[in-house]
Amino acid sequence: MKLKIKNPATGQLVQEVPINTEEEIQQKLKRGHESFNNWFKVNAHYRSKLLKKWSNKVQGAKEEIAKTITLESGKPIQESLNEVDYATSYIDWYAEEAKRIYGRTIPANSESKRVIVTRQPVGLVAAITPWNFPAAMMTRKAAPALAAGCTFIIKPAENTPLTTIKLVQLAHEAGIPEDVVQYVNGYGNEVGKLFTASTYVKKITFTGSTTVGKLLMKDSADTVKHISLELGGHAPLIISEDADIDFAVSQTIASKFRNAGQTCICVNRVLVHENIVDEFSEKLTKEVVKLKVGNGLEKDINIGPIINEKGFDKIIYQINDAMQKGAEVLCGNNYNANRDAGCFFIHPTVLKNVNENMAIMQEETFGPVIPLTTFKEIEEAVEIANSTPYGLAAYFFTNDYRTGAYFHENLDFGIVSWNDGAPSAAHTPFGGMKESGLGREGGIEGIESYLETKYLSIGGLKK
Ligand SMILES: NC(=O)c1ccc[n+]([C@@H]2O[C@H](COP(=O)([O-])OP(=O)(O)OC[C@H]3O[C@@H](n4cnc5c(N)ncnc54)[C@H](O)[C@@H]3O)[C@@H](O)[C@H]2O)c1
Ligand SMILES: O=CCCC(=O)O
Repeated sequence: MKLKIKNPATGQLVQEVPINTEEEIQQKLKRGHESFNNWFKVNAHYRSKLLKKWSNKVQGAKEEIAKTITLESGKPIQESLNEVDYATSYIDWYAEEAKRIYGRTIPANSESKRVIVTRQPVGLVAAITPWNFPAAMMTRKAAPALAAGCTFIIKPAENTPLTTIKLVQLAHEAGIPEDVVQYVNGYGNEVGKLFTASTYVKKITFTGSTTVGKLLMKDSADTVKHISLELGGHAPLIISEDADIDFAVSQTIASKFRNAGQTCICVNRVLVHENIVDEFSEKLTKEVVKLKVGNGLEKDINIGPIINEKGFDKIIYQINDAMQKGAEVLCGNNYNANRDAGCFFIHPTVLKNVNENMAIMQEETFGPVIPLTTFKEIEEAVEIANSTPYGLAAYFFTNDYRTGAYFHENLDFGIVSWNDGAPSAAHTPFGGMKESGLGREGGIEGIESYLETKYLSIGGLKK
């Protein structure tokens, strides 16, 4: 059995990839578990060197990897090149953090005792990643795991395994042992069950939908695994009356149309102060109509295809639902779909007069649509922003420090971005509150969940 990897922009077959049998997966899990005892004893400076070598190899193959990302995920080639840099920034960051896994001493409550706290890697980590950032979601998990001394096995999304296969191959070429970093290919529900049931796996790390994240959490309970979840979002972007409108327009576009809106922290709803909504929507629409839609391998394309039919149908449903309930289309709402070939393009769409009864204000869109709604008071904006089960990213634009402080403190989101449409970076803690996830990836926090705390109590010492 094979996975057929198709280019979502053309429907053409890119490559076939064998699906691993259950037996093969169990063997790999066993090898990952057994190699842990050697890998975690390798000194941190050496692990760091291997990670740096891996990063250099990935950068050396940057063009090839970027092309693979575009071929399997559809994202415009410039975005894929950026993703390779973003992916290596996580390896570079954790190559440094490997050397900074510190313990501590605690003053004992007896003269004959000493108390020492050390950190140790959790063991074999199993990762499941999505199709929208096939390189960065892999390295954001693999790099801290390997830096901490864990061994690592990954199942990439069924439609984008090629990038992962290449990254793992480069890790081996860099000198990271074959059993220390491995991949398997197969269907999410089947491999997920093997990962969660395995007693070799000590931690599950997942990026994807909230539905699957909840399932993995339930299935991990029987063996009480560590778990990190980066799940769905429904990011609000709030524009205050005093904001710099031109800047807010450019940042809204930067956030919303990254990967054709198929990014978990993409703006999903824009809340504009009622006194500036006409000026903002006019300026926004003028810029949005300039964006070019097409095959990401072609020059100057800004918006690639929607990943699949399911994603496409959901976006179209949300646009139609909003229009039926009174939304006005300022631009877009046209699309090309070739269902036989499996190619789906949606032109960037701006909707005005959107309200909270519309599906687009409640459900994640994962597509190039901007719904605009208005508010009068900042308290009302916060109430609307916090009104979904999601809590991944929120954006606001204001030049008033009091308004900024209010938004920062009251928005229930793991990432709060003030006058900034692009907050993601390897040195920062990325992750969500509420049903958007558990744990953080990136920054000093990103290695924590790959480590156990061990406390040593030494007694009977000379007073
Ligand atoms: N928070 C983040 O960083 C982040 C990043 C990317 C995507 N996402 C979210 O993911 C969604 C879209 O991505 P998607 O369609 O790839 O999501 P998905 O959850 O269906 O798939 C993600 C991964 O999970 C696997 N999977 C599917 N069913 C599974 C199961 N029953 N058990 C175990 N694994 C399973 C898939 O094979 C894939 O590898 C959006 O909701 C988006 O917000 C979140
Ligand atoms: O969509 C998931 C990840 C996006 C990001 O890291 O900015």
